[in-house]
Amino acid sequence: MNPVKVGLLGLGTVGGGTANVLRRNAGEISRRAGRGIEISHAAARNLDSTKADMTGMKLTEDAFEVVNDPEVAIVIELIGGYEPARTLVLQAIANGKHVVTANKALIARHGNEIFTAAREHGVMVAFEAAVGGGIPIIKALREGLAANRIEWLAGIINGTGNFILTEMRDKGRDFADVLAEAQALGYAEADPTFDVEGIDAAHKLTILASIAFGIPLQFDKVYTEGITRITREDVAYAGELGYRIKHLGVARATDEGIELRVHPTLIPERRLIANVDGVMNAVLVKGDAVGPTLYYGAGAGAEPTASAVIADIVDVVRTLSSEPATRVPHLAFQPDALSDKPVLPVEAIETAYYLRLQAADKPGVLAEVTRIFADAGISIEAILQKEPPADSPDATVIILTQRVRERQMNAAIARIEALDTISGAVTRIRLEHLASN
Ligand SMILES: NC(=O)c1ccc[n+]([C@@H]2O[C@H](COP(=O)([O-])OP(=O)(O)OC[C@H]3O[C@@H](n4cnc5c(N)ncnc54)[C@H](O)[C@@H]3O)[C@@H](O)[C@H]2O)c1
Ligand SMILES: N[C@@H](CCO)C(=O)O
Ligand code: NA
Repeated sequence: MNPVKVGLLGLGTVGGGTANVLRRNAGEISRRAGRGIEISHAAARNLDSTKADMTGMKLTEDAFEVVNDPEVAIVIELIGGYEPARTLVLQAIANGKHVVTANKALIARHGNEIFTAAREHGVMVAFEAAVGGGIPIIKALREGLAANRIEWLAGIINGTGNFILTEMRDKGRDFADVLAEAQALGYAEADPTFDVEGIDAAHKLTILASIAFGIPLQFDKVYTEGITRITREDVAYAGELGYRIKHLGVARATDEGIELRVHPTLIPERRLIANVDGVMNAVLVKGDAVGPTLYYGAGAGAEPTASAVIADIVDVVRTLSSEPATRVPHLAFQPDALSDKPVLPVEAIETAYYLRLQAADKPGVLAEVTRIFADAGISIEAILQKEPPADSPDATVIILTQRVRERQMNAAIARIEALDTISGAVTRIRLEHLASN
């Protein structure tokens, strides 16, 4: 049989990695797919500066030429961003082509529209590389866990952010320095604020939550907090108490709705996921039947991401002749069976907390603070008090609480901040035990 002709949009980190791995492992890949796979047409800006091996490809700087090429059966979108990626993908679908993309921003924001168009035209849109890089997390969640009611999932799903937090903790390096290195390694988004402000993780969480709970993609409802305000002090205090600070995406189904949140989080250091370092990602998924499962691997980088892109190409090639209605649905659940369970506002989430406050070094101050918690029905798990340094009248007090509604915690913090004996704002970092129940 003739090889399947593939059109590649973007020859950067992931596009270059995809071209290289497809060429290097052509034999193994075609033995799996049942056919050869050939990148026949590729588009990129500034072709002269592209480092990928482009031998045998027709090249253009106009991505629409690839999308409109009648020979191309599958379009691989590796440009990134919302536009022109959205228009290109919709045009490819309208032309009857299948699409593989690594673009989580595109799927999180425009996936509902894209999947509807794909169904109308009987084509597949595959996006394994969009979440967790090379980890086959979409496949695992969508197919491997199909028997389960998913209770919650929690993931380290941004490689750049995890690389920064790890280097800051282990080597005491500066934030800006480590970010520059992550950019040089090709991990970071075109706009790196997407990585450090949690937007990239929120895109990925949106996708995971839809597949886990069978809800429409709702990126604008994700509560999102980045890592830019994490201090070395908090990392050290968390360590003294037996915790690591990780940037987590958390999705949890409760009786009232779905929690969708991205924020720095203390995790007990004995948990496997607390020890996922550098550019590695991990997603912990709790199903009611299977219990907790953990998926781990490189979350970014040229070849790990290419691994997922090519797995999607192989999947598409294998099902080219299948009936569209018998394929695995894009978001795991049949499109007419999605749930309208609401995404909860952040005030309604429930979590434990790490709090750091600056308290006057006088008798009775801690009693005032603990009284406020008692009044609010908030249980304290641990207290750590640090003597004031020579140049400060204030002692640092760290408090770990048990789980409580965010709304109740906001009210308690407001009362604490109003005390004369407390200076400045209370620092709050959420804490998850991620125990198996
Ligand atoms: N880098 C990673 O580790 C990684 C991992 C997972 C997913 N992703 C996603 O993969 C996608 C690509 O990321 P990347 O890191 O390879 O980006 P990159 O910046 O390295 O490459 C982008 C490529 O797209 C080309 N391009 C940009 N605009 C274009 C246009 N209008 N027409 C034609 N070509 C155009 C550029 O010339 C370049 O070749 C993004 O959606 C990103 O979020 C990246
Ligand atoms: N910028 C992303 C790329 C992988 O999606 C990250 O650092 O995780
Ligand atoms: Na993946």
